[in-house]
Amino acid sequence: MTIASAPPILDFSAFYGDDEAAKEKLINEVRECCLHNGFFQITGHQVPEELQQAVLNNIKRFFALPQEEKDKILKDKNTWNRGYEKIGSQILEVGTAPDLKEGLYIGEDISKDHPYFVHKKLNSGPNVWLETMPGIDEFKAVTMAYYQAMHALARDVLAVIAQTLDLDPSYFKDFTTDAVATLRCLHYPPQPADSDEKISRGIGAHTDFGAITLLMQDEVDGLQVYEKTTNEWLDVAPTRGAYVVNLGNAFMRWSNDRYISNLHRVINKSGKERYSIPFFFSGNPDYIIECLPNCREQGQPAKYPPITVEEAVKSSYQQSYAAAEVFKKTTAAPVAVSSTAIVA
Ligand SMILES: O=C(O)CCC(=O)C(=O)O
Ligand SMILES: [Fe+2]
Repeated sequence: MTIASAPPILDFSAFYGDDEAAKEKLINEVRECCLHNGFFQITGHQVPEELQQAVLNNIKRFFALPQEEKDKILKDKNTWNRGYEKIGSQILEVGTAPDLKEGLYIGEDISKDHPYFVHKKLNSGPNVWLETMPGIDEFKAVTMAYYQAMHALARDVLAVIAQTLDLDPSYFKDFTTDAVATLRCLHYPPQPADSDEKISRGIGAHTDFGAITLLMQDEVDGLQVYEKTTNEWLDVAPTRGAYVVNLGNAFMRWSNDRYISNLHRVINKSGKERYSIPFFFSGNPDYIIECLPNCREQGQPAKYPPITVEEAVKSSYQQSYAAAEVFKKTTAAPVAVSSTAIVA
């Protein structure tokens, strides 16, 4: 595995088998990636390819609807991160134009009498569906089946990450119980051929906020990961069926900055429509994260005080929001900014 290369593709099937040497190899590879830039890719997981394709087909149908239909479920009509976000709603990189992407946010369907909703826990509330969309029942069934499959995969990936720190595979059990997570379905139209590459972004350079992200890309490239050793942006070419896995800011803090939450961005220069579906796993909002075992030398203090998952993720939101505010005050944005909600 060379260092300055796009995230390696690891065969995750070893996790489900009983070949101890293969398991050990997987754990070692994942550890190396977590230490380097917190990015790797996996094949050999247990998410059925038919389910992956079904969810992609369904979100393509959604994004193909007329703008005024999609606008009926705008995300800024609620405070719990559900619904549709128009093109140009986010700026994730200071000094760039608003992101050329539209999104649909789906999560656990939390009723209004659930304690998470009553206590306004992180991103918790009912899903917002476009009930008039043709085939909406299939759309709901497929996206929610996929959402649950992503929770299961997140738990499995965390079991491997636990072992990279010489912890029991079940170490993250309480953290993953009653966890909050968001499925963000994304569509990036092709960037205009004459767009200024210095400021035009599908999604500006950012790090993710939660614990881990599991990203499925369709067939069109555009995702790039920053490589600090060579100061380059490396393309992450889509591999059919694979997941790009990356650690978020909350995990980096939890690991005392031993494991990395790394910059990445999307620029869609392919001339084609690009679709991707990241799943952001935050964890149980009340779980307290404090320096994980084996993440500091003996006698070395923890860099950060204990904090809940909810506080950790919200502090990333606030920093990102502040960055977007600075941009809007100092630049005449070429695309109207309709929402200031920042979610990554
Ligand atoms: O679309 C992609 O490939 C990346 C999306 C991403 O980084 C994000 O939504 O945080
Ligand atoms: Fe991201």
